[in-house]
Amino acid sequence: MAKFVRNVGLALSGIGLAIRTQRHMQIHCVAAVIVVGLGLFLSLDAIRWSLIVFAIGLVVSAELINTAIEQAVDLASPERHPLAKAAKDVAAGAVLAAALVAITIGLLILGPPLLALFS
Ligand SMILES: Nc1ncnc2c1ncn2[C@@H]1O[C@H](COP(=O)(O)OP(=O)(O)OP(=O)(O)O)[C@@H](O)[C@H]1O
Repeated sequence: MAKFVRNVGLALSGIGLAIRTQRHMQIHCVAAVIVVGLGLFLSLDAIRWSLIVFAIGLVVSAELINTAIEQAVDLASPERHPLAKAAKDVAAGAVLAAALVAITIGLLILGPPLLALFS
């Protein structure tokens, strides 16, 4: 049990490190706060909240994995190397794919009620 608590603490400190040091992670967090605020404002139902939470988790997880890959690549290959480039570019592609899914979910869920509100 003590080991589990310690591992959760280490994982949380990893998330904190990524938030403190990665500009893209900070942008994702600001976007998540805005989306959650809009969701509260619009009183979304449980199914829509589930999709929003899934989208936020997907993007944050992808960014965390991308950050881990970037750090590992910088450690393993400080010099330029085609495989280092491939690893970083593919990892960045995962974040882009996750972000596109999240934007689509956000537009589908928040778009219609916001349009109705302001039209
Ligand atoms: N060791 C390397 N060898 C070859 N290409 C690299 C290497 N490091 C980075 N690159 C290329 O430069 C791009 C930017 O890498 P960088 O490490 O600056 O990450 P980043 O996308 O700017 O992320 P961050 O802003 O979080 O540091 C990579 O996507 C890759 O194409």
